[in-house]
Formats: sequence, structure tokens, C-alpha cells
Amino acid sequence: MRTAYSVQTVRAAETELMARLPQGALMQRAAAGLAAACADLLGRVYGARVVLLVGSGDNGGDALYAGARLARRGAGVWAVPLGARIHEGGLAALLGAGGQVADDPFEVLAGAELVLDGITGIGGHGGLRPDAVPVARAARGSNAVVVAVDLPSGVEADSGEVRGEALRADATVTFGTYKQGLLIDPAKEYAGTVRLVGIGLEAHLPSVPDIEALQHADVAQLLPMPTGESDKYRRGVVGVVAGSARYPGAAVLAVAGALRGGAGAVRYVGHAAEAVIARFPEALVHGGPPSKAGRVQAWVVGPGLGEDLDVVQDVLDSDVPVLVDADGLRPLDPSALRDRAAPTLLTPHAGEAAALLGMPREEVESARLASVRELAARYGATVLLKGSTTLVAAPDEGRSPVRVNPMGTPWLATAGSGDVLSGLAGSLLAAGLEARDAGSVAAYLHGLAARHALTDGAPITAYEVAGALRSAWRDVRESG
Ligand SMILES: NC(=O)C1=CN([C@@H]2O[C@H](COP(=O)(O)OP(=O)(O)OC[C@H]3O[C@@H](n4cnc5c(N)ncnc54)[C@H](OP(=O)(O)O)[C@@H]3O)[C@@H](O)[C@H]2O)[C@@H](O)CC1
Ligand SMILES: Nc1ncnc2c1ncn2[C@@H]1O[C@H](COP(=O)(O)OP(=O)(O)O)[C@@H](O)[C@H]1O
Ligand SMILES: [K+]
Repeated sequence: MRTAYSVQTVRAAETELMARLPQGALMQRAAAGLAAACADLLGRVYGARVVLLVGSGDNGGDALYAGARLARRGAGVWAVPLGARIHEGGLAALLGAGGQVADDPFEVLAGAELVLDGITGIGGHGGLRPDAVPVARAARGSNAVVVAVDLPSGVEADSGEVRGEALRADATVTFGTYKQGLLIDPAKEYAGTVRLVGIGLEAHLPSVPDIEALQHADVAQLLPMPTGESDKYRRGVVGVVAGSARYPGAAVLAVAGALRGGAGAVRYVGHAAEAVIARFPEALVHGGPPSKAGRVQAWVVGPGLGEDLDVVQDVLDSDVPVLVDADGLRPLDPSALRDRAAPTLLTPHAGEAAALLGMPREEVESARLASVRELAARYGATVLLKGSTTLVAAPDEGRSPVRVNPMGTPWLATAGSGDVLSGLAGSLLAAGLEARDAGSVAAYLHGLAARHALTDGAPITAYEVAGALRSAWRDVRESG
């Protein structure tokens, strides 16, 4: 599991730790780890040309002290001050070690092998300021390897937003813990390869992180596996209520996902039975209401239903876990959902989430983490918010971390891929996973399947993603 903490939590832990250490010790630990990582990247420090982009805060201080360490080992190091202030101790250390302040930032950047981006870290907001923009562009346009100190400058540490321009790094050296933005797009994409340097903060962080991301081994542990005692009912039956005369494809795609989620059987209920059976003879189909379709261990309701929404209530009246997606999200009543005894999993995209929260879509897009938490609290349901970084939150007032999906790919932004995801997650629910696990494992496998389907670099269809779920499953099992 990869875990991350909010800036507020990091600062609280830092305060606790600093109270026990001599002044400046923490920054020295950070700088030592940073300099070691830079030395690894450079291969040869002696004679290397290093440029430090230095903002007004401690992030700049880290860069200056790391630069001093590299200068002592024989690198040529130039600082480019970019703030109204500069970390005085760090600057003195750099100058004392033989480093210099650059006369012309663009000239030193043109010859640099390594650029340390210390403009802003967890104290930065609102993208790079105008005077830093041309310098950051010159750094990116040079042949140098760009290493971000703690975080790429210009990104929001907590939300992962990039509100203006940010400096794209080849690698990021982060201190003490991952920051939330390092796991959430678009900031995540700016970070390059992330290296975590221990500075003793770990012991002062709460045991439950603010957010976490599954990795292969975690997913492998959660996958439902049949045993000698299994039969198709014990493996779980998932009911899929999806599709309509107008949108039969949604039913086919949701069933395709459900068949690859590990449940023992898929029961389809709705008006697209012919289309479903034509593709999947193994599906059980039923034309009446869901409540009369026979026993299931979990329901999926919503994809492609169009206006035929009475079935949503029928399914919610059941006493089994229910996943609600797409059209099914329209008639939801928060208080009725909160009263359900069995778990409910909602899987909106940003537009649907905005409608559920009664706010503009842009507000959800710009505060995805806050939005998914708010939705889970308001509806008393686990919520999987789809999009560039899929997030899954449980309705437990922050007792469990929000799961961030590390496996997405923008190629998934193709019609019908959400239907595959809902079938898949519903199948995992029927197989007995908790709602937060079912949602996050489904998002992981879905993203991984898309990557597998993408082998030749050409666009993929939702149906192909469903087809690649088997190889995603295998990939996770083999390395888990
Ligand atoms: N916490 C820890 O455990 C440890 C923390 N450590 C390090 O400290 C870093 C945090 O340092 P920090 O608090 O001084 O904040 P930091 O990110 O340097 O920003 C400072 C100032 O920048 C400015 N500014 C704001 N936005 C801006 C923008 N868009 N573009 C340009 N400037 C902008 C704004 O000042 P202003 O100019 O508005 O007066 C703001 O106050 C952390 O990331 C890590 O590297 C390690 O040393 C050890 C362990
Ligand atoms: N930019 C993106 N990057 C990664 N994944 C994305 C992006 N945009 C959409 N997705 C994923 O694609 C799927 C689209 O689902 P959805 O919006 O329900 O579409 P549909 O209704 O056509 O099936 C979701 O799994 C979502 O997380
Ligand atoms: K930085």
C-alpha cells in the first residue's frame, strides 16, 4: 500500500518532531537525502553542473543545503533566487561550499546537467508566479535532469490540482511521507519517479493515512478465489439491472465486466436480454422486476436505464449490497440511502457527482477529494468518483483513508468503459468484498486491463477493456 498525508497532518508531525531535535536538524536530514538522490542520478558529482531554483521558503532551503553538499563534492553549483526572500542559512552554506548565485539564470540553465526545483513545496499555492515561469520553462527546455524538491513547484500539495503553470520533473525526492498530490492527477504526472527519503517523521504520523493507493500485492490479496468448497452460489451471484431498448449496449458491457469479477454467476434483469444472451450465453436472464428475479448477493443498477427508473428503488429495497451507477444515480434520496442496512456503492463521474451535490461540475473537478468525502458523508454510501484519478471514499467520517486509483489511463475515457467498471465492481461485491475494496480493486483492474489492451498504442474500446480483464487479473496474481 502506498500512503499519503495532508499538509496539515505533515506540519503537525513536523512540529512534534522538531521539538525533539536541534534547530535545523530536520532540514539537514532532508538535504542529505536529496543530495544522495541527486548523486545517484548524476552518477559522477565531481565536475557536474547543477542549478538550484530557489523560492522564498524552506523548500528553497532544502535545495540550497543539498546544493552545498554537492558543491563540497566538487560539483559546480549555481543558485537562481526566485522569491522576495531566500533561506539565509542555506545560502551561506552554499556560498561557503564554493557555490555561487547565478548572474544570468538562462546562461547557467543552458549548460546544466541537473536542476533542483526548490521554488515551492508544501507551502506553495496557485501555480508558478510570473517571474518563475520563463526560468522554469528554460529548465524544462534544457538537457538537464529536473529533480523536484518534495513536490513539483506549482502543484497543490493536497488536492493534486495544477492551477497555473507547474514545473514538470523527471524525478521527485519527497520527505517523510508521500504528499497527497503525489498520488493524484494532474500533479502526479508532474512528479516523474518519486523517491521517498526518511527523515524520522514516520513515527509522528497518525497510523491511519489520509489517502492510500493499492499496489499489485494488495489487490492480489483482495481478489476472490474459489476453493474446494465453492459452488457458483457460494462464489456469489451478481444481479445486473442495466440497458434499455434505447441503450442495449450498456447491458452487454456491464455484464461483460460482471463476468470477469469473480462472482459465480451473473443474473441480468432488463430489456436487453436478447443482446446480452447473444454475446454471453452464460448469463442468466430475467424479464420481470429485480425483486422477482431470484436471489443475488449484490446488485448493479443504472447503466443505460434511460427513463425506466422504478427498478432503482426495487433494488435499493433489497437487503444486499447495491452498486448504483449512471442513470440510476438520478433518483437517489440521501436519507433513504443512509437508512439502508446493507452497503451501497455509488459510482458517479464528475458530472453526476455535481448533480448529486447540487454544485457546478467545475467545482467537483477542482476539489475531487473534498467532493468524494462530502458525497460519502451526505449519502451514507461508499462513493467511487470516476475520472482522471478515481477516488473511493467510505461513509465513516474519515476513519478509513480515501483510496486513490494509481492504475488509470486517459484511454479509458471512451464510451461504455464506465459500464464495464460497474459490472466488475458489482461482481466483486457479490463475491464478498467490502464496498471500498470492491470499488478500488475494480478501478485498479479496469485501469490495468486498459493498459494491457493498449499494447499496440491504438485506441481501445470498452468491450476490449472487458476482454483484457483476464490478463489484468493474471498480471496481479503473478506478481502478488
Ligand atoms: N514539513 C516537513 O516535515 C519538512 C519540510 N521541509 C521542507 O519545507 C518545505 C515547506 O516549506 P515552507 O513551509 O517554507 O513552504 P514552501 O513550499 O517553501 O513555500 C514557501 C513560500 O513560497 C511562497 N509561495 C507560495 N506560493 C508560491 C508560488 N506559487 N510561487 C512562488 N512562491 C510561492 C510563499 O511565500 P510568499 O512569497 O507568499 O511570502 C510561501 O510562504 C517542504 O515542502 C519541504 O521541502 C524539509 O526541510 C524538512 C521537513
Ligand atoms: N482522463 C481520464 N483518465 C483516466 N481515466 C478516465 C479519464 N476519463 C475517464 N476515465 C475513466 O473512464 C471511465 C468512464 O466512465 P463513464 O464516465 O461512466 O463513461 P461511460 O458512461 O461512457 O461508461 C471511468 O472508469 C473513468 O474513471
Ligand atoms: K519543489
